Amino acid sequence: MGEPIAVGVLGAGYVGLVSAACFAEVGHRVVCVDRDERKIAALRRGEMPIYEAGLEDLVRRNAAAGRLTFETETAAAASACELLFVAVGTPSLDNGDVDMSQIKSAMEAIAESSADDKIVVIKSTVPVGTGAMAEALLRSKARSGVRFDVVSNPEFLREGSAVHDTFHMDRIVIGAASPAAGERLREALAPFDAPVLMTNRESAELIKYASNSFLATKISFINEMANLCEKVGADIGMVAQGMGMDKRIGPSFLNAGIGYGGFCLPKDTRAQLFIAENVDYDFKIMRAVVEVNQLQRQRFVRKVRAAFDGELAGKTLAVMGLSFKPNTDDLRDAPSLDIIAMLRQYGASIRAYDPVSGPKAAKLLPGVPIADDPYEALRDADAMLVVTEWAQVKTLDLDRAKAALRRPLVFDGRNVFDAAAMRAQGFRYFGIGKS
Ligand SMILES: NC(=O)c1ccc[n+]([C@@H]2O[C@H](COP(=O)([O-])OP(=O)(O)OC[C@H]3O[C@@H](n4cnc5c(N)ncnc54)[C@H](O)[C@@H]3O)[C@@H](O)[C@H]2O)c1
Ligand SMILES: O=c1ccn([C@@H]2O[C@H](COP(=O)(O)OP(=O)(O)O[C@H]3O[C@H](CO)[C@@H](O)[C@H](O)[C@H]3O)[C@@H](O)[C@H]2O)c(=O)[nH]1
Repeated sequence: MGEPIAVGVLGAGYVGLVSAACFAEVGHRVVCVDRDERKIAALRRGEMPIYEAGLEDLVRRNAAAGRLTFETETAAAASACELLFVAVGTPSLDNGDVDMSQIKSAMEAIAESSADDKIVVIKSTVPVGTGAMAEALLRSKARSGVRFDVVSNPEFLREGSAVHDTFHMDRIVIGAASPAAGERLREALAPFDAPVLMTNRESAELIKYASNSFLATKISFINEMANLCEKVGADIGMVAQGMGMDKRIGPSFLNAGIGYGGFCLPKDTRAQLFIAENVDYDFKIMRAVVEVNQLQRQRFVRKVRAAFDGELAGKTLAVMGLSFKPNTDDLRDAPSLDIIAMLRQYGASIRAYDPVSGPKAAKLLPGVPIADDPYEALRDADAMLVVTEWAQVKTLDLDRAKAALRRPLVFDGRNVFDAAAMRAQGFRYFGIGKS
């Protein structure tokens, strides 16, 4: 381990909080700031605002050791820290552009409260040019004699395995205009022992969008292949397996289903399109990727309707899993929300099950009973719809599930069950990309 460094982290969300806890774990002295006072008060009590495996233990242990503190004012980090990581949100605006207001307010607070030189590291996902823009803003507002360098260090962690991902990064990307600032960041991240790519700020910023756009492309591609499989008598599981055995293709991110959701892939693909449009480039593949993803949710609903001869009024459907993927409570752009809204529009009553996101989901889904016992959600339902592949759903006792349901009808949006086995067990079963 190198020497401990004083680092500030602005934003205590999925990225900021996980990064702050992991920086403290490798020995740095960390001040984590969020403008949300309730979040900070909860963190000071040792309560996690998000569900992420291993996080609570890491936060409590490092807070108790005095290496991790929580503050509401940027000044607390600016006065104590040499490196300031910015991990605030960059949500989508209605037109697909990136809402930069949190980034701007973070930069203004840094400029106002810094009395000595700072390296400002942008971890948030931001459009190309943001690093240069932020540096110009900081320098224009700096107190006299204070120098700011802005470095891009995009984050690649996945929700649900964020702590694990941080300690097992595939790569660290550092985009710096100042070599000295880039080197200092490399030293701070050395304990994570990952390959480092040093580049310019613009390339680093684009690497993040390019990576998420490519992952989204893989998903939309395999979903279109699945749709084709259904028409020609092929099985997408076998097709994906056969493709993935080619090392040039690889097996990951070839799970067909109801499309991608979450805080990142949907907004980053939309932003990628917006970035291209701004420079008059027609990014045809990305347009198709985004469209296919939306259609995939609609196709699933169409499949359910067709099985009921188009008549969902008076039917009760049990939706298994609400978060956008397993092992997280995050419901941002979760396919479940869209799918439930469409099914309700067609007159269906919905019951749902999710092992962790129930309390958050209840606020977004008024009128939908949410059970924390899967069999309770299935009781007397006309069909089971698998929307998120939680382990608790994959390992359901199928005899019990069948007994609970009014009809043994299953729509498996994540292909968690084996079609032949389900049929042998007496279910009428519909997967994705199965003939
Ligand atoms: N969630 C992920 O898996 C993930 C992974 C990689 C990159 N990213 C990117 O990282 C960024 C953060 O994502 P997130 O999911 O952690 O967001 P989030 O919404 O969970 O957290 C952002 C936090 O920043 C706080 N905040 C906003 N303005 C602030 C300010 N001026 N000072 C201090 N705190 C402030 C908010 O209160 C919020 O708690 C986004 O750009 C996102 O695209 C996210
Ligand atoms: O084969 C697959 C893989 C994923 N998904 C779906 O794609 C979405 C996103 O999944 P995943 O990428 O695992 O989750 P995120 O936590 O959103 O992580 C992505 O977005 C982050 C934020 O930018 C990046 O840091 C990560 O590298 C990138 O994987 C989820 O709805 C999944 O169900 C599929 O449908 N099929």
